[in-house]
Amino acid sequence: MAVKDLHKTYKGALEPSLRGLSFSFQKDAIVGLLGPNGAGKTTTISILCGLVKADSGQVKIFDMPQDAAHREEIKRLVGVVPQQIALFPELTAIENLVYFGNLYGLKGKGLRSRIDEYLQLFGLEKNGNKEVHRFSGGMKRRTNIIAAILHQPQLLILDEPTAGVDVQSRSMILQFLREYNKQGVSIVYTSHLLEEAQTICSEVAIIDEGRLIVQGTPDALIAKHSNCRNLEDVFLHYTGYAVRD
Ligand SMILES: Nc1ncnc2c1ncn2[C@@H]1O[C@H](COP(=O)(O)OP(=O)(O)OP(=O)(O)O)[C@@H](O)[C@H]1O
Repeated sequence: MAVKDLHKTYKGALEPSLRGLSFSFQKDAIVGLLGPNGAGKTTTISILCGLVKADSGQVKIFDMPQDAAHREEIKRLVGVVPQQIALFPELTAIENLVYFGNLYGLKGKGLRSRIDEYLQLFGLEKNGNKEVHRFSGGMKRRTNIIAAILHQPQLLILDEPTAGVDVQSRSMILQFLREYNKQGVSIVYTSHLLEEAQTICSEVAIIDEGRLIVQGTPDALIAKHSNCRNLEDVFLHYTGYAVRD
């Protein structure tokens, strides 16, 4: 996956959100897209997913440009877990997942058995027939992830998948991401939890004010600075201590 010289200014905004952002990652990586509030992480992810159009620049996913000729292939290969829970609260978990499976052309017994398998994997097997509005934050987050992987993507993009969930759900989600990556699925995710990113990511990109600041493996970035003991130190080294709007 590669982005090159991405620029984006939202309609009516005074400042650009992306100012020439470029980075590229190897297939099979677990990539952490890190940055302070307002750095441009969600904008970048939204462009990668095709939800937001960049003003200029290029995006390549599995070496394919994001054009009309490759749209369907990219949709098949990519799964997206948005920051906001994107489920129908009045529907049960199974009804939600059938709906999302249908969007990817999955149907019938095959879809139901895949839903059952994932409900089991995510510890939700007893709650499949419960309406989602009765779920805890962690249960909603786990269901949201299942909705994004039913079609078995090769690249999974997640925007703060572990934000606002308890330690148990977080641990389960991280364990799942590790295992899923071992099966050959590339993962790109955003987080403000740098300790978590340090343990799970094979590579990180720190962005700020819409530009790439630095990219590398957590170990290499830490080793590069004698005053940095961990990824949080590296992050503060590059982005400073000033609070952001
Ligand atoms: N729809 C929008 N319209 C106008 N400005 C926007 C819009 N979405 C984001 N922005 C602005 O673009 C900049 C980057 O926002 P973005 O959400 O991409 O950052 P982020 O790194 O994901 O931040 P956070 O960590 O707070 O989620 C911010 O200044 C934000 O206010």
